[in-house]
Amino acid sequence: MNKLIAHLRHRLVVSCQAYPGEPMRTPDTMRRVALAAAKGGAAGIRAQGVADIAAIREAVDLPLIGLWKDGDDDVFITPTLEHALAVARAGAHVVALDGTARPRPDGRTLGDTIAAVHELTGALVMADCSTLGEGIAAAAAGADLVGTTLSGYTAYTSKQPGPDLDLVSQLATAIDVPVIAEGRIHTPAQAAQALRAGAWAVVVGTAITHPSTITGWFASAMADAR
Ligand SMILES: CC(=O)N[C@H](C=O)[C@@H](O)[C@H](O)[C@H](O)COP(=O)(O)O
Repeated sequence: MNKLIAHLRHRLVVSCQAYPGEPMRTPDTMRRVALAAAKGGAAGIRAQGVADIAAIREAVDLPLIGLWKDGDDDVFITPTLEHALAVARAGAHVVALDGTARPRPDGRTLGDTIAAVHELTGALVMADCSTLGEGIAAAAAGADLVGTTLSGYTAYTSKQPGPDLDLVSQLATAIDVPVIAEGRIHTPAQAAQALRAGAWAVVVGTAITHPSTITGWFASAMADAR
């Protein structure tokens, strides 16, 4: 088995992302957030955008899953091969990309894209999926990791308040490729449940690295109690 994948087994990956227009959206801030996550015991980092990826790769000695969110179309996570190559060149060990069956802006298939990333960069590929069928197809297309990242974020899946642990367990039973639980994991107990559901590793973003959202959780709970 690949050493990086073995390293991530049953461990926590922290997603360090800020969104357009937000106060923390600078590569130096995300670098510092990633360093803080590493100090807390993260086994890997997930980061968005070539500048953040490059800054984090230089500062943090952990496996780095990179992506590039671009566009308002359905397929926005590392939508084309060009995006994927840029993410790998910026220093990501793993390129996370849209793993659905929806048409990609460059007209390539998922399988072609994965093969080209492997051939041209040597990086691993994480396919961000939203359904069991997509995960099975992504594994067959050569993905090294399959994530539940997009469950609740495609037009044909519904967004539960918590993580989609049913999808984690269905995928873990159906495919040999390691399954990464990602999306709306907001508590340590949910992260542990994801492992029990069969996840190889767990990605947590918002609940660790997005202070505006976390502040909102507290503020609205207090508003309800007033
Ligand atoms: C759907 C989509 O665009 N997900 C993105 C993928 O990188 C990020 O916005 C999420 O923060 C990440 O998946 C981690 O999830 P959560 O922040 O819920 O722990």
